[in-house]
Amino acid sequence: MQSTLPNSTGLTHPSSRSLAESIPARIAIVFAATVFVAACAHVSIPLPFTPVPLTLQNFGVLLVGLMLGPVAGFSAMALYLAEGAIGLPVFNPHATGGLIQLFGATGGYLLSYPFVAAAAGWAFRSLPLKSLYLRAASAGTLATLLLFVCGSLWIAHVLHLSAAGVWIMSIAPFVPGEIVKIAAAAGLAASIESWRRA
Ligand SMILES: O=C(O)CCCC[C@@H]1SC[C@@H]2NC(=O)N[C@@H]21
Repeated sequence: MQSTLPNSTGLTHPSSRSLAESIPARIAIVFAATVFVAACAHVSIPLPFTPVPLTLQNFGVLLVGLMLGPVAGFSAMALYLAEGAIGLPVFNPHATGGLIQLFGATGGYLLSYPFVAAAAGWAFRSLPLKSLYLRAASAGTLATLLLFVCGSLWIAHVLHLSAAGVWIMSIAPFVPGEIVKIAAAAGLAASIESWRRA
């Protein structure tokens, strides 16, 4: 289906579009997105019964995907993982950082981020819903389902968890927060998009 949003950065006006589509501007936007997600990752609360923290990190991933679109969103999150892999302090600060964190118990969540951002951006531009907010919220929900499938399958494999263990350690504690994060990311993305169109 044809995209109903104008381009990969979502900008509508021709002058702002050409500015935002210059190569240096695209690189700056992608880099800024990694800084934003790193800042969100530092808002993390460790939980005593699971290695998976409560965090705003995935709110950042959703917003980046919704705002930048699938290509730039994927690129930004791939760069973010590369920054974390070389040891930059961009992941949640309560874990080891670097490759050990990237491929540790929470690696399924982290490694899914490029795909989660791409899914959010693609769905926001493609779902056949008139309301921008509903489209963004549905896109955020689909992307978050992908995030939890990847995160849960990974942790189940790494820690040899039963289905009940997976539910308790990697899904149930996070559901209420995810509803709030999706609603907030969708509200922001839809508001900014309608402001751009005005
Ligand atoms: O910092 C890490 O190593 C990854 C953290 C992943 C946290 C996941 S993302 C989805 C769910 N919601 C949360 O608040 N925490 C988990």
